[in-house]
Amino acid sequence: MKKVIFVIGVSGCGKSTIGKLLAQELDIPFFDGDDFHPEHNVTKMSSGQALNDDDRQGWLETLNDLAKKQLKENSCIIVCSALKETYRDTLSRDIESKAKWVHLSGSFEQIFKRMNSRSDHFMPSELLKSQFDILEHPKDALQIDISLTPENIVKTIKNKLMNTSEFGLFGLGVMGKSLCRNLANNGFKISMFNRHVDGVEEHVAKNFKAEYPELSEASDFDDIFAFVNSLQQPRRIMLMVNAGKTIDYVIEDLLPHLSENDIIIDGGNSNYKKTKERYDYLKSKGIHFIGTGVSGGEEGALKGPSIMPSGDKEAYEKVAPFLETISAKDKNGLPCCTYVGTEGSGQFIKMVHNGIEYVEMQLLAEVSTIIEALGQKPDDIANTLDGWKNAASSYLLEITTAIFRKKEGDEWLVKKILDKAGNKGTGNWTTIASAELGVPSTLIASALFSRYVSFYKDERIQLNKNFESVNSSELNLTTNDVLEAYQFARIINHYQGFKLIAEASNKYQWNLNLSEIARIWTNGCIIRSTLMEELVEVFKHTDNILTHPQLIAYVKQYMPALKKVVSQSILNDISTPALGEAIHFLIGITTKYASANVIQAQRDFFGAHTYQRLDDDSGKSYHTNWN
Ligand SMILES: NC(=O)C1=CN([C@@H]2O[C@H](COP(=O)(O)OP(=O)(O)OC[C@H]3O[C@@H](n4cnc5c(N)ncnc54)[C@H](OP(=O)(O)O)[C@@H]3O)[C@@H](O)[C@H]2O)C=CC1
Ligand SMILES: O=C(CO)[C@H](O)[C@H](O)COP(=O)(O)O
Repeated sequence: MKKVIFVIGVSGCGKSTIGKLLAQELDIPFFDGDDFHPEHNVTKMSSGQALNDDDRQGWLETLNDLAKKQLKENSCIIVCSALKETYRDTLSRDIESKAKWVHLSGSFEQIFKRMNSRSDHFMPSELLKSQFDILEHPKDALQIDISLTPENIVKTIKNKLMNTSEFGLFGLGVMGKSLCRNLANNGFKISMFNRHVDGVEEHVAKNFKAEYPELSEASDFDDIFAFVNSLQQPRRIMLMVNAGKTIDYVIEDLLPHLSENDIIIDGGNSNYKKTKERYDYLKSKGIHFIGTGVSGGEEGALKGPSIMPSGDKEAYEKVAPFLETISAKDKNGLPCCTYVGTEGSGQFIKMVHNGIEYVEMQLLAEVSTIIEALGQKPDDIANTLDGWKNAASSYLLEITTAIFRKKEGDEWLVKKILDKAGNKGTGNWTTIASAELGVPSTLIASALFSRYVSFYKDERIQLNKNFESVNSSELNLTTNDVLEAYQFARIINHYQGFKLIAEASNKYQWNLNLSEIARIWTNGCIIRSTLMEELVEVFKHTDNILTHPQLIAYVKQYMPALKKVVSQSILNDISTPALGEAIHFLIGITTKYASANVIQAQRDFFGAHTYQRLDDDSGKSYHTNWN
């Protein structure tokens, strides 16, 4: 990858000498920042006055422009004092991931002595003290001790900078492999690790590297020590391994080899509560931990996923250039990757993303079953779904259309697939989180339990004999009715999912930005859709989409169709739990006087749990002796 190596340090530390030698060794252009000072800066310094921030600003911007221009052609070396963090920010603006820092450090006495022996420089040595006064030690720079010989310094820099990787990927399964290729395609120098298991997992990283030309510059490992040592510090290591205990095992394997301030990123579907525990644990060891949702599946991870990182903002900034570069881009070209919030908030929203995903999938399964009952064959169903893409475009609609077209020989593949839906836990956790937070995510629970029902295949077959249906009703529906029912349920699904996020944000004080979350879900992820694009704007005005005029209009428009589709489906023994739950929920959430009075009376009857009265708004509790 092309890079700009900034050789930095106070005046007299040897930047120009080392920069030139390094440029010769690497055969790349060399630029001395001092040559780019405007006239008035040179005059000021020559007259013994120190430069202030205003004097430096234009000069730093000139060097930043130079770096960006050079990067279009080649790597280069720029030497410049860059004493403050803000100066380094200006120098590396828009090229953060390509800027590498080498800090030549020595003591005041050592450098003062050197400067006094120089006669050809316009910087009087008296100004050295002012430079030490403002020096903010760069945390991310390669620190080089200037007492080494210039040859040794150059050798060390070359070894540490050019032969090491910027980013490590641990776990070369489905997602890990795609992310590695994505990183490499974007010009990052990466190290890849997969464990070695005798006779089962051997040379995984090596074989993977050999398979793809874009990985020619990547380093492959099956030894953890060598993998960790191949990385530049602070190390950035992304884990793409199975969620659960595996993450803890891997952390323990890595820990002995890590140094303070290294960063571990967990990109798996980990439980957000475990992420918080791991964050605290690693913090106590001086290691940063970022929990991030990644969505897009195998293809998304390769071409650009949606990425949802959380943890320390400061640590995020250090991995942002990598994650934002490899992520999908929204319609305005912005990365579908944003700092979500503290703790495990990134993995919380990924979990809810999956909950919404479960419902979107379930709805498509239900509507295609209804369309099939209307007499359509799989390719007709595909055509019908294809016809919906203007009104209800989404990635899941697109792949479901393709699924209904797929044939194996003369037969439709979809009809040959066993009707038992699996799951890996995120729908389960979303339902648990909803229950814990007291949020009625009824569609997510319904989609989850539908998968569980599907799993009882043998019992379904057995019970079918006992309750064989006699279809007495004609399915009097149009495909447009089904489309409108589907659109209605999708709005309720998104209402419930974002409501859950909003409640968690309040409870855990995450201060999440719903519009920004919707934005990073407009591309790269599994639930990307035109509805999600609309929600980006909607959430700029309200956290509750059912209060937004446009969404209210949609719901009112589609409601008659949903009622018709659900009732006719039930009359025809077609199971539509998610569609049904959508209308139940809307009726429930818009009912002024619900049936909960009866529940309260029952609770008071058997358990003296008390109740409040409509004719007393003081909040007083009443108990009745019901017998
Ligand atoms: N697949 C998908 O569409 C998506 C998956 N995710 C999440 O990403 C994570 C990875 O998923 P995916 O790539 O599909 O999973 P895979 O099963 O394809 O890969 C799992 C990886 O973890 C490694 N691993 C397992 N156990 C250990 C262990 N004890 N020590 C070291 N390495 C281990 C495996 O190594 P080995 O090959 O040696 O077994 C393999 O490299 C999961 O959390 C998943 O939920 C997130 C979004 C989408
Ligand atoms: O995170 C994902 C997609 O966003 C993974 O594919 C996940 O495995 C999907 O969940 P499940 O396996 O439970 O259907």
